[in-house]
Amino acid sequence: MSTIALEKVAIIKTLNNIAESGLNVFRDDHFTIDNDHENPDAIVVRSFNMHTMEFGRHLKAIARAGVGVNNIPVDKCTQEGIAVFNTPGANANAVKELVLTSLIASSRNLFAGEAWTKTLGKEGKQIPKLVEAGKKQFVGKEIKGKTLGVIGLGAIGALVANDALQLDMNVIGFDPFISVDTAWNLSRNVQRALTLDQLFAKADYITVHVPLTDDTRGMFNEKAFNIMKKDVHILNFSRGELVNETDMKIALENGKVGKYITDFPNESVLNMKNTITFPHLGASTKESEENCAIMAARQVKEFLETGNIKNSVNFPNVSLPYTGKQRIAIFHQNVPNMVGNITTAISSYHLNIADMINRSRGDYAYTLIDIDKKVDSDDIPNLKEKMNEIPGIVTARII
Ligand SMILES: NC(=O)c1ccc[n+]([C@@H]2O[C@H](COP(=O)([O-])OP(=O)(O)OC[C@H]3O[C@@H](n4cnc5c(N)ncnc54)[C@H](O)[C@@H]3O)[C@@H](O)[C@H]2O)c1
Ligand SMILES: O=C(O)[C@H](O)COP(=O)(O)O
Repeated sequence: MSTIALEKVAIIKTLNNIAESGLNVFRDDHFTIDNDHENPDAIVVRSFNMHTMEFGRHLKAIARAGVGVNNIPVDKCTQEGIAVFNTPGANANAVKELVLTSLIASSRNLFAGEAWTKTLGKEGKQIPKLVEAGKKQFVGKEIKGKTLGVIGLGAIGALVANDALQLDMNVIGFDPFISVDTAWNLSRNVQRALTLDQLFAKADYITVHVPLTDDTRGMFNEKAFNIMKKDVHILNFSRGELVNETDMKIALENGKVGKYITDFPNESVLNMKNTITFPHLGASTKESEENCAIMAARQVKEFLETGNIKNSVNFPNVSLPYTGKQRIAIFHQNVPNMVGNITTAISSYHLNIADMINRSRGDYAYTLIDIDKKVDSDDIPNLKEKMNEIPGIVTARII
């Protein structure tokens, strides 16, 4: 971690409850946490919907203490030169534990059984007799020997797949974009589905762990339900919009889907039969909230202090050891001659470049340039202005 001084105290704003251990990362002379500030340098957020928010002109970074960034207008951030971070894997164990709990509990009708038992409270000495007579309503199914389909084998999906094997399930996974790291962690006993339809056709239980994107929205629809086995259980701890709710309602009514277990209730879902709903509890453990908050805060701190980038969803990852002298961090379009134009501007101030790194991501690129001495403080505003005048530069910071 860096220990350098920022030019001025950076303002951090939070839009959701962020674990104290994460906020503590900012408790030094370089940062102030101010949740009422209109012009923060960085925002730390969980699920708050930022799509209609106006961003202040000082905003440089948004850190999602969690994984899904569908609540953040990432394209707009990129165009405005705002780095968006998330915390891959930091809440994966919490979600995995809830998925496996729900898989077993719903298969054994535990939630319905528990709710029914509570209705017997006034039956006095009759309760044991009523329990024995009533339990036949809640006969369940064992998961042993059944097939679990896991869609998305990232941080959560891979953990679920591996542990389901330990519960004696057959596991089939589908992920056309699986990362090398995850592939290494995945048990070789997870069968590979080459298409989503193969998985749909084979699974007795399906759990989905993909981000919400234009490609995944509504992936559970009439066509998919038609391929699935009758009485399939579907677990959705990813995002509600992955499911076409009109089609799900019909599939639940005609018994094609036996149960729909979801972390994303809304009016429509709460009025469907055979649903089990939770109030978005997947990442809500002390451990996960701390992991996410600390990781998000450290990434933002590092970015503001040194310009280095780790786990951004829109900027390239870049790391250059900070020398403690002067650094210029530039986010720009990924077009020819940008680096040439930038270095020409720097040399017009008779500054010598000690080190530099340039990385691109799609239409944009990020360049860090280290100067071999401190830039004269009178020159800094002019140098910054000169940088920002170069066509194609989105933002330039002198750190
Ligand atoms: N309920 C909760 O509280 C909670 C908590 C954490 C994450 N989530 C949700 O779960 C999602 C997954 O989280 P994660 O940590 O595993 O993310 P991750 O990025 O580690 O994994 C996502 C995986 O999905 C795969 N994928 C992308 N598009 C796909 C497609 N069309 N078909 C199949 N696979 C596809 C990717 O290749 C990747 O391996 C998040 O995006 C978020 O929406 C919910
Ligand atoms: O994408 C995520 O990380 C989860 O949905 C968790 O969301 P939360 O931080 O609002 O609990």
